[in-house]
Amino acid sequence: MAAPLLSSLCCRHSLRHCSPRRFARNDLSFFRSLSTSISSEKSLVLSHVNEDAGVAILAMNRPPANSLSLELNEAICTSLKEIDTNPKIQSVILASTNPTIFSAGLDVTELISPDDQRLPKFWNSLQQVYIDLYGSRLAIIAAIQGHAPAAGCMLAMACDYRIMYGGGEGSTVDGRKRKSHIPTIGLNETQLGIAAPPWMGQLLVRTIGFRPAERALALGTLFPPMEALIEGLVDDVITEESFSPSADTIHALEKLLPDPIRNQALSLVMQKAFQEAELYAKISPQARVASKLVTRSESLKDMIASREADTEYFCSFICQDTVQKNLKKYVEALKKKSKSK
Ligand SMILES: CCCCCCCCCC/C=C/CC(=O)SCCNC(=O)CCNC(=O)[C@H](O)C(C)(C)COP(=O)(O)OP(=O)(O)OC[C@H]1O[C@@H](n2cnc3c(N)ncnc32)[C@H](O)[C@@H]1OP(=O)(O)O
Repeated sequence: MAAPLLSSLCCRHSLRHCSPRRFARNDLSFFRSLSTSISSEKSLVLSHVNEDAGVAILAMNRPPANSLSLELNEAICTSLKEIDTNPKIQSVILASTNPTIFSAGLDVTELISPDDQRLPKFWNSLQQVYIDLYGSRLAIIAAIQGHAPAAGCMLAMACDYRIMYGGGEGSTVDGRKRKSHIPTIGLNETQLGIAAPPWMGQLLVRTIGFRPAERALALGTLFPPMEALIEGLVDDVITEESFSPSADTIHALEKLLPDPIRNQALSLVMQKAFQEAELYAKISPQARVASKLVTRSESLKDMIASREADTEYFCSFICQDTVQKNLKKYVEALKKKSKSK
C-alpha cells in the first residue's frame, strides 16, 4: 500500500486546479452546492465534495468520541481515496461531526484483551491513515472544534494546516448560549502509562521542534488552544464569542444540510477552514505537491520501512500483562468519569 502512496505524492501533478471563489463569513453557498456525497462504512465518515471550489469535507462521525477503531480508520482511508480520485478536488477539510471532540485518539477498547488477528490489522489501519493523510496530494485542513488527544492529535499533525476552536461561549444553532468548552490537543500517551509510537513522536518533533516536543512527549502535555498556537502545534485559533446565526440562516440550513454537518456550517472554525482550503486550492497543484514532497517524503519512507517492525512491537507491547492491567484501569476511569457527569 505504501508505494502507491509515495508515487501519488510524486506523480499526480497534472491535476488542473480550480477556480477560486470569494469567501464570506456567512457564505453558505459552499455547503448548499455540495453536490456529491460519499458516505462509507455505515457513515462512520461523512464526505461531501464541491467541485466548483475544489474543496471536499471529510467529517469523522463515530459517536461518542470519534475514537479510532479499525472500521473508522478504514472508512477515513476509503473516503480520502474516493476524494483523491476526483481531479477537480485540491483541498480537503478534515472535521468531526462532534462539536466538542475532534477525535479521542485510538479506541482504547480495541487494546483490551485484543483478538490476535484483529490487533495487527487495527494497528496497520492506523498507520495507513497516517500515511494517507501525511502523503496525500491533497491539501488537508484540520478543523479542530474539539479535543484532539493522542492519535487525535496525530490526525491533525498529518494535515497541512490546523485551525483550532479557541473556546468561549458560542451560540448553538437554536440560538441558546452554549456551555463554555475549551478543547485541548497533544500527545498525552505517557499519562496513560504508554509511550507514543516512534513515528507519532517524530511527527510532533517535526511539527513543533525538538526541545518542545521532547518535553511535551515526556509530560504527555495536552495544550489548550492559545498554548498550542504559541508552540506551533496549530496554525490558527478561532473564537466564536461574537457569532450568532440569524433565524433565517438556521431555517435555511435545516432544509439544506444533513444533521451532522449542520452545526459545522455555522461554525467559524469551519468557515475559516474553508477559506484556507480555497487558498491552498489556488496554488498550482504541481508546485504544491512538489513542496510537500520536499518536507515529507523522507520521513514517510522511514515510517513505511519500519512499518512491520512497528506493528510487531505494538502488538507484543499491548499484550503484556502490566499494559493490559493499566489499560483496563484507564478505561474504567474514563467510563466512571463519563457516568458521573
Ligand atoms: C519505543 C516505544 C514504542 C512504544 C510503542 C507503544 C505502542 C503503544 C502506542 C499506543 C498509542 C496510543 C495512541 C492513542 O491514541 S491512545 C488513546 C488516547 N486517548 C485518550 O487518552 C483520550 C481519552 N478520552 C478523553 O480524555 C476524553 O474522552 C476527551 C476526548 C477529552 C473528551 O472528554 P469528554 O468529557 O467530552 O467525553 P467523555 O470523557 O465523557 O467521553 C465520552 C465517551 O467516549 C468514550 N471515550 C472517550 N475516549 C475514548 C477512547 N479513546 N476510546 C474509547 N472510548 C472513548 C468515553 O468512555 C465515553 O463513553 P461512555 O459515555 O460510553 O462511557
